[in-house]
Amino acid sequence: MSRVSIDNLWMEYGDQVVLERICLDIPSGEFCAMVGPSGCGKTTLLRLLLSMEQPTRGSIRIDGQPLAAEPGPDRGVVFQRYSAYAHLTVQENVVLGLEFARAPLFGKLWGAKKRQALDEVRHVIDAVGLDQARDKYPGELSGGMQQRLSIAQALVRKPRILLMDEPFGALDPGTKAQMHDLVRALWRAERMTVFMVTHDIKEGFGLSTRVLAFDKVRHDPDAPQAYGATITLNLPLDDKPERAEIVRP
Ligand SMILES: Nc1ncnc2c1ncn2[C@@H]1O[C@H](COP(=O)(O)OP(=O)(O)OP(=O)(O)O)[C@@H](O)[C@H]1O
Repeated sequence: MSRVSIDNLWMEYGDQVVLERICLDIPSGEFCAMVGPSGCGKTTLLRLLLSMEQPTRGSIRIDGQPLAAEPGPDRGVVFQRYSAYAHLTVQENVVLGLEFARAPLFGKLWGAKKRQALDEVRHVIDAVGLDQARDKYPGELSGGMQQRLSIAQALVRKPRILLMDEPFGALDPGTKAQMHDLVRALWRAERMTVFMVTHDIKEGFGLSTRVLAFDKVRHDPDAPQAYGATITLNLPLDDKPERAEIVRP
């Protein structure tokens, strides 16, 4: 279970209000697409959900519990830019995620624990379709394969919540379509709650169960930083569009 509840969240950097009055209640297992103009704070909200930053005001809860202050294995992340070590193979890169989680002091597992980790890693590498490439280095992979590796790195720790920041933005249309199928299948199999930032509206509507649109509803021409973006549309795609919650200025 991983219900995400956000209560009156604000995020400010100095005198710049980036996000204001964010209220959300996302049932466990939803796939949320986050859309909105550049700079309106979508990545900032992902960083808050990861505990990479703390909100200025308001709270985030998962299943009723306040979010842990530090990033944890319950939340995985996939960025647009790949985050693999160039000198490690696909398998070694994925193992590393488990080693850091399970042996935080030395970052290394041995014996039975290492064998168990390798089993889990093999399973994830197969699931993302990189079984033929497990001994290759990131530099030897295509863009789509590198993105599969990023997804494997996030999934190996079995996150309850998967956060993705424009994960397919750099991929060609064919590879993108393949990655959409893969992510939908993994989401269904793992029953994660997913938040995905995208600039591609078609992708957002095609993949998700809910679209969240961000924008500013208040403007001060003399002080453009005074107001932040909020959620202007919270649209569950199973429901009819006219039932969407629309915030007006
Ligand atoms: N660490 C930081 N310190 C100061 N300002 C920041 C910081 N991080 C983000 N910002 C500002 O917050 C605003 C929102 O940035 P954010 O990256 O969340 O937007 P975004 O909606 O994800 O944009 P894009 O769609 O272009 O990726 C921007 O004005 C940015 O400059």
